[in-house]
Amino acid sequence: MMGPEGSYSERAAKLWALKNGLRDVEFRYFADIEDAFLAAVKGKADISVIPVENSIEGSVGVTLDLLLENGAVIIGEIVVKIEHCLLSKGGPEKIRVILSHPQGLAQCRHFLKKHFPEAELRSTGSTSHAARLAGEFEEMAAIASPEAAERYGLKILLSNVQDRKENYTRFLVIRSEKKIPSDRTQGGAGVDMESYSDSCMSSGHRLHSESGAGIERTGLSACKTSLIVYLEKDRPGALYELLGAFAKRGINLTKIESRPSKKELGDYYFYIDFEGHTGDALIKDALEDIKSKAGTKSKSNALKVLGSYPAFKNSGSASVNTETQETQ
Ligand SMILES: O=C(O)C(=O)Cc1ccccc1
Repeated sequence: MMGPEGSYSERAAKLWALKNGLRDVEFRYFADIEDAFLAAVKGKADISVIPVENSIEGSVGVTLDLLLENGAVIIGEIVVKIEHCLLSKGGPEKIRVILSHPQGLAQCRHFLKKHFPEAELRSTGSTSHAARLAGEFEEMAAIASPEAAERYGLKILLSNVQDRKENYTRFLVIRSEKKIPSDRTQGGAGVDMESYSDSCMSSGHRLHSESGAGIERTGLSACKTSLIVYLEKDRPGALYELLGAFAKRGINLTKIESRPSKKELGDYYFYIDFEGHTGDALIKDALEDIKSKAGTKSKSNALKVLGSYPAFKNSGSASVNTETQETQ
């Protein structure tokens, strides 16, 4: 996950481990999203937990690019409620520089403009890194979590400073698409994430009930699948046909988003999340249909299925914070 200690990614990773009954997990911290993502791809970690979208600021572009460019499989997702605080060593009158992850600064844009119009805003690799730095210099403040305040001995000057009270970030749990022994699995101590990602099948198709490798889960689990598709540029009705492949089979989309292909202006990849599992006959059929509609320009990337995984369920209240999740 992104580090150092006290990041929202750390909270997400710990909650996900807890919810999935993973015991004896060793947590490793990386400087930013890219390093944390590549840790799983390159076998420095069994799995990585990476922010992908936020309810105020939208998608995390670097994560979408990394999903396209690397051999990663999505095996899970978790949604975390984000309550940013303004943290500093000294009082508010001393603040000249405010630090945070770009997502943190963007989620508090109006607050910062209104209350600190003169402050210099500086981005860091994570909110926790911002807090660690703010612990060293009195003229610096950080937008970060209450855990980060505690960890780096900072005062919470203000709580809930994001522009909207309701603020949620969705994190993806990924592993390498290759079966590579990670630092941890060498010697047999690791977690078998290969079989974990295959364990989710949508309701009505397969009842999963499994234990082993530290994972124990029973019952019907609603699944989601994520994919990236590239369509030929400027073909009338191409996107309409793609969406039709889902609509005519009654498959519910949970997200659709375009991302520049970076080849030329107006050329896009489409990222789509939908309900169902690649093992379902209906989904298999839809994917065959989509494959026949996808672009030919860059064959290897015409259709990339990123994985099927249990859809996040917030048991009970809409609020997902550490307190409620830790008792689940
Ligand atoms: O920097 C962090 O703490 C992260 O985990 C990324 C992030 C930043 C701001 C809101 C949610 C996640």
